Amino acid sequence: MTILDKIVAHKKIEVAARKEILTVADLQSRPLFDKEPVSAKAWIGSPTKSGIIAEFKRQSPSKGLINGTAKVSDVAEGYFKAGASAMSVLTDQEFFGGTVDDLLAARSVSPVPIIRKDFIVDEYQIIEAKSIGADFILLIAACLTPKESKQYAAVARNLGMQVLLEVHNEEELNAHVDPCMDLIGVNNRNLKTFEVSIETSKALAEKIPNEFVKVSESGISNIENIKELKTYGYKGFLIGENFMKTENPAQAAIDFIGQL
Ligand SMILES: O=P(O)(O)OC[C@@H](O)[C@@H](O)c1c[nH]c2ccccc12
Repeated sequence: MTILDKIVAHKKIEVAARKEILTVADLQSRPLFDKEPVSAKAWIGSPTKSGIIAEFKRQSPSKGLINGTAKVSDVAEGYFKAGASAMSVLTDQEFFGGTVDDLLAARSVSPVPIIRKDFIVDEYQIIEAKSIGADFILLIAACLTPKESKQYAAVARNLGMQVLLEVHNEEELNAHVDPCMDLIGVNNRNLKTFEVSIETSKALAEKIPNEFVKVSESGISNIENIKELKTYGYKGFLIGENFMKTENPAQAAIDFIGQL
């Protein structure tokens, strides 16, 4: 059993329990459910913006504890002021130490498009994402069937949210890509082995159809990475650890984006 299998198995149990506590109707009656989502595609694809998707991540299965003290609202405000094009908030508690309240806290201080970063295995989580003010969602090809990815993308689109499809190889890309998706993210980290290589993004770039905004995810730690990835057509750059491992993630983002 890979870590990804474990996460997905745990997630299904967790979602079943959440549904018992909070019905879909409860989610739909939350005030943020009616908020008009901001276009991630527009913010991340804009030539006048940084393209940086700055992530709030306390811990991860591959790195253990990354930052146990940073306050999400301070970081979210700082990422916005730093000029991030979007923010990613991990909402998985068991493996990443995040919560839906983290996303709510980020939402209350930041106008940038926010992605709910979680392992979506049920439509309920998409409605929940809308109810906490997320603008776009992550669908991970490695933990879904192509049918599920397409179905979930349609659910998100019907709610006005955009979709970032995460792939790690050409097979996943070809099987899962769908017109209801908006951005394609290439994860440089293999979620099964945790190996990280920017080469993954370079190799897959030309396979991604041009109507999608291309995003490179994970293991980005310097400006040279970004400059190089831009030459391959990448517009979005998802950065977590490089900011979160510092004592002041917001300042790290300001320093980094300032050099672009
Ligand atoms: O911390 P990094 O190496 O900058 O990576 C960020 C982001 O890409 C990573 O957190 C991530 C990419 N896809 C995911 C799926 C689930 C959880 C986390 C992720």
